[in-house]
Amino acid sequence: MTSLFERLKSDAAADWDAYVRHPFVLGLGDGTLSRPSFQHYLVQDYLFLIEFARAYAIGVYKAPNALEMRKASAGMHAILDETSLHLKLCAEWGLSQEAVESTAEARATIAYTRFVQEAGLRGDMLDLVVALSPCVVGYAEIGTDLAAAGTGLDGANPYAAWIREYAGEGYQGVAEASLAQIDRLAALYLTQARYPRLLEIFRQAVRLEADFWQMGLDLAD
Ligand SMILES: Cc1ncc(C[n+]2csc(CCO)c2C)c(N)n1
Repeated sequence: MTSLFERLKSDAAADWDAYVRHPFVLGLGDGTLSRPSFQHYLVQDYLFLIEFARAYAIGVYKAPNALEMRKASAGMHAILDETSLHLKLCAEWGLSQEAVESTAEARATIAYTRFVQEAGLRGDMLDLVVALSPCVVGYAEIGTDLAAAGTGLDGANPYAAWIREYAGEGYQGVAEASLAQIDRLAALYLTQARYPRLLEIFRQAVRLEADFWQMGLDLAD
């Protein structure tokens, strides 16, 4: 049987492609993305991750059993740990933790994170993990694609470390665990009647991911 994620991705194929093949992503892949765009993205991504960790905390609350509660809690901690990578890079550019934390959230950051949190607050844990999935699984797909593309891991590409991080075994394992989590929750909660609403949550989250790349490209606030 096709997994719920594969079904959602195939039913939102045009939006998914616009996200994973966004000009920002192509610029990471061939190294042509401007440094200010990447820096603007990374500072906003730090703010994004803090709110994303909060979305996992909603998952801890909404978990239907102790296994899912532990997994959501581990996810929250993993995201908080991921932020130290961002802070390290920002520090190399002369931006302190205080400077990053006092940066205002861009509208694209607010829109995406609050959308995901609200999907979890309003619904159950299946709604929440569907809203989270474009982020977690999409970055694994992007990492793999860019690493395979030739210029991605080239020593001359300034973004090779970023690509290596998401193409690496560690992160690929995180994405696989997330697919398994969606399938466990689908087994508990999915009905045919719920599918259209889940697809709508998924599609909007994918579009908000693409907007997040665009915010980086445009240096939008
Ligand atoms: C806009 C945006 N979307 C997705 C990710 C990737 N990401 C977010 S949480 C998470 C799980 C880590 O445990 C991963 C990989 C990001 N950093 N920024």
